[in-house]
Amino acid sequence: MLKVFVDLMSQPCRALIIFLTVNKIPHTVHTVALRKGQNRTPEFTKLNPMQKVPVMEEDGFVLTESDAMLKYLTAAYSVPDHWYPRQPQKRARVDEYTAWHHVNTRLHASKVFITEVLIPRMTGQPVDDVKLQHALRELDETLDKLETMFLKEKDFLCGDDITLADLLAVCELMQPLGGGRDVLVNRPRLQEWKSRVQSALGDSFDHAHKILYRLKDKHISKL
Ligand SMILES: N[C@@H](CCC(=O)N[C@@H](CS)C(=O)NCC(=O)O)C(=O)O
Repeated sequence: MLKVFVDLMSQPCRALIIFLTVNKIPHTVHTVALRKGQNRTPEFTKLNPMQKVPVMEEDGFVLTESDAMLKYLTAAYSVPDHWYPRQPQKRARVDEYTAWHHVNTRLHASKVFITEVLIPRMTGQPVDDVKLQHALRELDETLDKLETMFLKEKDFLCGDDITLADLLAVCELMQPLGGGRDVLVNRPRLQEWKSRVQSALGDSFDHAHKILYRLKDKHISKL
């Protein structure tokens, strides 16, 4: 049986859980609470010396990168081709995005969340506005590129149907919502894209984001 080790506050963990749910792939969920340091226990460190989630394990085969896990699952299980098309050029488009994703969408949306939510919570200090404005500018450049280089006039980032690229991207762009910030507020084309992604994912989307919605409500009630 496939086992996944996740914390749903983590963007790539949500992408993995949504993918498994939508594609009805049997799995067991093992929660690793990052806020309690459960990723630094000796047992977990043995599984993933990088002490990060998600981790996937199947019959002794361990994988530690969400991108690799999602691609593995499309090969190991029978899932619709649109997620990671076999046609070489279509597949290369998804690979093009996923290679770019980690140092652009993920890096910049995470920085906004870390600056606005995590650091103030951990240190008790107010938000550093200079750092936040800088992070928002960097994210804005990434959103420009998402629109002009990937989405263009299409329905999804890599074509006419949802792929792993859309799934990874949407989970990252949701993260700043934990601090009450909708990063797509002035981006109608990306908002429409997000709605299409959300309807393609069905209930699994809101289900995986429940913990983030709770954090957002807590954040807003403190203002
Ligand atoms: N590139 C990895 C990123 C994994 C990652 O950075 N996970 C974060 C949560 S989103 C984590 O476990 N952080 C714990 C830590 O660094 O202590 C992936 O996509 O799977």
